[in-house]
Amino acid sequence: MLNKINPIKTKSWNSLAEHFKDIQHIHMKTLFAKDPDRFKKFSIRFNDILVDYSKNIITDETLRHLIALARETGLEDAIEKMFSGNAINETENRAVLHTALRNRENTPIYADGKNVMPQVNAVLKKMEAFSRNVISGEWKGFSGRKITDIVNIGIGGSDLGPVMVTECLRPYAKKGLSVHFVSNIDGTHIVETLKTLNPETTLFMIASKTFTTQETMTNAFSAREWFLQCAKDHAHVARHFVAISTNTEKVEAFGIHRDNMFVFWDWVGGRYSLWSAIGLSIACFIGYENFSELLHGAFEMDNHFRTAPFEKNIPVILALIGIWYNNFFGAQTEAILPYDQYMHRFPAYFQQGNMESNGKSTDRSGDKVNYQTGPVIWGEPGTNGQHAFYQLIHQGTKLIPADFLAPAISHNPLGEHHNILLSNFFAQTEALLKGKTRDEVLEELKKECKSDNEIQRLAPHKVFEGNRPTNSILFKKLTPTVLGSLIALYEHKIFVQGVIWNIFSFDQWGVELGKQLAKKILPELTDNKPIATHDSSTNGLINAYKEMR
Ligand SMILES: O=P(O)(O)OC[C@H]1O[C@H](O)[C@@H](O)[C@@H](O)[C@@H]1O
Repeated sequence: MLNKINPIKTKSWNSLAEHFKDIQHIHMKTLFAKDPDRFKKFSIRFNDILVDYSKNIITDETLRHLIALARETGLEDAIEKMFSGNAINETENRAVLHTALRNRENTPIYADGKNVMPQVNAVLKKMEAFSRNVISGEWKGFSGRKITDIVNIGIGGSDLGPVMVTECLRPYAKKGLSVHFVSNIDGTHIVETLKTLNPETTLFMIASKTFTTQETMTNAFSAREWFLQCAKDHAHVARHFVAISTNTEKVEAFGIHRDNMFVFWDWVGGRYSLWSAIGLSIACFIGYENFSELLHGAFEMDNHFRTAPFEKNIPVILALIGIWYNNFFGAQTEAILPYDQYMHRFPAYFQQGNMESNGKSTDRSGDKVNYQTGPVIWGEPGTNGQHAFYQLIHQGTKLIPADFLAPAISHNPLGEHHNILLSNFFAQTEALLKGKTRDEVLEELKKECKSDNEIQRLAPHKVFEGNRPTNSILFKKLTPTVLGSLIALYEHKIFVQGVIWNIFSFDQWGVELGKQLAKKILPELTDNKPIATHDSSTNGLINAYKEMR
């Protein structure tokens, strides 16, 4: 069990509130001018990753208070409890052991008194053999042809991880095999995906922890129908459908044989499951060796998180800085801005990772919180974002702390492209830090030979306050290992924040109500009779829908 400390009642929260009064009007430029060692002091190197957090509105004192807050709210204890299989997901009475899935040292880890590692290893072995057979062509479709296309059908945590990782690691793709992802219940998603595919060479992976999710099951049935229109014989389903789930009964009821089922366990949260059998599409796409490297990268970050002192602990530091802006500066959102086209789904992945984990307003004692919890997460790859929403980050009225991520080496070194990309990466955080003063603007306008009137009129619009916080995460190359470490870094950041905010980060009751109501509404849509059972807006909309269709 985790403790139930209200963070705002701690001594360190008080100290932070006092300290905030002093620091809120200090410009980061002053902090940099005062301390030539600021970058050295506020950056951490971890393997091939450099995390620079010096461009934040923080001082040594800020970090001291924040680290004290982590200690006072029992972070050390919580970390140990998570890694050692304590049932810290208390509302579902489950351990939280995604770290066991990548425990490459294979030390025993116990959940409910049972070492989970033998089952973890057995599933990994099965994934290894299966992915090898699919890639080599040994696994054949019903007509004897090699599989050319994998369609992963899943949603939320059973979709976003594999989508994000397969996109990030496209340079490692094995020849002759494509992956596709169908998640949306909108028929368009599956219809458009299947349009170009051949049932004889297509393998479906039905990925669902519960195997009851409406979207996934509906898509799975439609996929089976599409397949059988060509294959005719039900016996052929076995060569073209595998399941990834914790629910053996439901998988068998769907008609997938146990042999074609890859299991995982209730101690793996959906949004933390790409390391489990849910990663099967990843293993088939990039090969098991690369999948194993991904696990290794995460394992190394796990060790860092578990053992590094808080002062030099990357997930802890980034989490604390996030809390500083969220709870003291009143920032509502955080942007994740990867300067790497392959990472284009990385922000979307952590939208679920973060917002489903920490979008809670009830604390661990069951009381309503009286402070802010999880931020809104959003982002797009640079430089596209620069030409879309950066205007607001630079000159808007909102404070938007942003993480900038970039590789030093591109998988596609093409002319000057990468230097141009990285010049933008460096320039943006510099601009957000420095801004542009009125004097600098006046100087510039004078050089442009503008009239005095014109200069006075334009100057206020061209001033940038700067002092906008950023973290820069520069890594050598987007390899499976580096990606594994980066994902684990953000996972642990979310965990640290949840611990400090005194909330349960591993349940997701908030997604239930909409599902329940949709189930009630569905039968009401089958005929054309007007409905009067809801509020007037919902009735009005349903009735208009019935009229329009
Ligand atoms: O894997 P499943 O069981 O199909 O769930 C898919 C998704 O459903 C809900 O939206 C939530 O519970 C998510 O956390 C989960 O990832």
